[in-house]
Amino acid sequence: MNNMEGKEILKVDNLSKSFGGIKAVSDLSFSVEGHHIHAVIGPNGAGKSTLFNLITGVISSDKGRIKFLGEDITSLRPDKISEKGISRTFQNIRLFPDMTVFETVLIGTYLLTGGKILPALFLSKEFRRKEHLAKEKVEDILNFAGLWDVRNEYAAKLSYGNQRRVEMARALAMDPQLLLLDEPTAGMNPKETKELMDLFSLVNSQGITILIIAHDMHLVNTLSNQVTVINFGKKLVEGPPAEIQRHPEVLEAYMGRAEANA
Ligand SMILES: Nc1ncnc2c1ncn2[C@@H]1O[C@H](COP(=O)(O)OP(=O)(O)OP(=O)(O)O)[C@@H](O)[C@H]1O
Repeated sequence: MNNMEGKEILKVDNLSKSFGGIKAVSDLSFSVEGHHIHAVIGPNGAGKSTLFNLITGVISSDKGRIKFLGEDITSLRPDKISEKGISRTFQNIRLFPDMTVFETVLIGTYLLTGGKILPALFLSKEFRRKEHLAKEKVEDILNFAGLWDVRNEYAAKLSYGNQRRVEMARALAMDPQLLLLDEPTAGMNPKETKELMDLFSLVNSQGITILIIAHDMHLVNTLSNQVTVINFGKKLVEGPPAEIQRHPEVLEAYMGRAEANA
């Protein structure tokens, strides 16, 4: 358990990113508090995934700063950012077709084993020790994520809900302090959604801060401490879920004019 409770873990300052003439993220600023589940919501095309790509270093910003644990990570490479303690899952599940669940999660631990292939050739004592630790860690994570029984199955052949678990387990294997989840329950049935929500709570109870993009307002209301609403790449409003829901601009932009007028 880390000691980030009540402290600012992530700070996004005046972040901007355009694609051609489209301002995907525009002068966006917000902070995420440690141990929180912080939701980012907004209509399709609002800039949510672009924001995640900027935070994880997949794309570089045009302007602005991102600080993680007080350190400027704005221009770091994605692997350096994950080493610092930020892991993510993707909107579209990305799993290797020929890997078992165990192997997929083991990949996530490459940081623990130093990420080097070469020592494996020499099978040094140190490498074997790290590999043993990594495998033990994977076993713990698989149990934690409810994936132990399917550990030897091909990850990409599992049910949609279990594939999401594998993605999350792989992200957890990288020892994140901040976990970014991009629409993790999209396309799930109510049972899978509920089970995943329970898993998010469990992960969060271990002291891991979660930044989550979600469309499901039940999930947002049930899980999140804080919500940032974005539209056209800009912050529209921010606050606890009960507060933002009453905001007329949110009703208008996010839930549609009909509900705003209801
Ligand atoms: N690589 C890209 N090249 C060009 N335009 C892009 C690119 N990535 C995103 N955009 C555009 O930037 C805007 C924001 O897209 P983004 O995917 O971040 O929105 P979003 O809020 O995640 O949407 P959704 O809820 O549909 O996933 C959109 O207009 C999108 O078309």
